[in-house]
Amino acid sequence: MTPELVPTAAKSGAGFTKPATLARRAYVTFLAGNGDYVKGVVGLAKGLRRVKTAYPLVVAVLPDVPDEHRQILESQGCIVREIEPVYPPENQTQFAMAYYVINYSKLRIWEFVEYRKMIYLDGDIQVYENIDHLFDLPDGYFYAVMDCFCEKTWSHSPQYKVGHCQQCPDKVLWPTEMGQPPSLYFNAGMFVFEPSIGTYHDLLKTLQVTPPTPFAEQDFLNMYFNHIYKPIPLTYNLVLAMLWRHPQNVNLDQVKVVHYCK
Ligand SMILES: O=c1ccn([C@@H]2O[C@H](COP(=O)(O)OP(=O)(O)O)[C@@H](O)[C@H]2O)c(=O)[nH]1
Ligand SMILES: OC[C@H]1O[C@H](O[C@@H]2[C@@H](O)[C@H](O)[C@@H](O)[C@H](O)[C@@H]2O)[C@H](O)[C@@H](O)[C@H]1O
Repeated sequence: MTPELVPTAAKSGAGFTKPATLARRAYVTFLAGNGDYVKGVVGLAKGLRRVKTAYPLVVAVLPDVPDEHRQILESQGCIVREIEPVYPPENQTQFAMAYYVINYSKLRIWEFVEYRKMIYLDGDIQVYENIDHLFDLPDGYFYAVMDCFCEKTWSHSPQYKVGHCQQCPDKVLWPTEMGQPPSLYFNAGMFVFEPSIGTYHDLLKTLQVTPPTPFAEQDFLNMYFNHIYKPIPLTYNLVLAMLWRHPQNVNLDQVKVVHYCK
């Protein structure tokens, strides 16, 4: 089943996108620790500037990001916003990667209500073509690219065990004896969303009663936004593994965003 892809965004108003200053739009990324991820965020800032985006890049930093790194980001024109960590409820869950636990802190970006619409990008993402038009997508939905279940990081999942992947759903059909096939599932390294205090508080409240799962906040966001999730083409978040897992789905000439997942 090929999911309905979001039609090209119609320009707002009389066919013109509102001037950037009036549109309260921004890109946002997340940075934790004093390691090398800051280099990824600098690269992201440079890439957005190179493609002449009309909007700023906000960097949500945990308290452990050193001042020196914050100054580097500000020198790159980034808006640095300190956030407090968000932790899931105590649980014995084995995350697919132990450090995923800090990725729940991404949820703080729903509190950035000075912006009406934001595009979240992981720090290990590079933007090669302008994607500002994604801000014109219709409000009220959560837009992101579908993920792939074929990497070993998914070995805990029933999809991996039966060899079913949403990127090629007809290759290995979901076994009927396993009930309904899983909902479409997005990669949380890139998404278009609308900050909202109500949603922010409900996300945190819901998190405290939701047992953590291997893909941490990515699983949680998929569960929470399942009812308004709209897939967008993988040109907006090409997870590298797609090149060797599903090359038939990749048209490199059209790729605008590359996600250098480990
Ligand atoms: O120690 C860390 C781990 C993660 N991140 C941020 O969280 C994002 C998601 O983590 P990661 O890229 O490792 O996830 P992947 O997409 O590779 O699974 C990164 O891109 C960074 O923006 C960070 O700043 N410091
Ligand atoms: O905390 C969970 C993370 O889950 C996602 O990364 C995964 C996912 O892409 C898998 O499909 C890959 O197999 C895996 O390598 C990769 O790490 C997001 O990119 C990241 O931002 C973050 O949400």
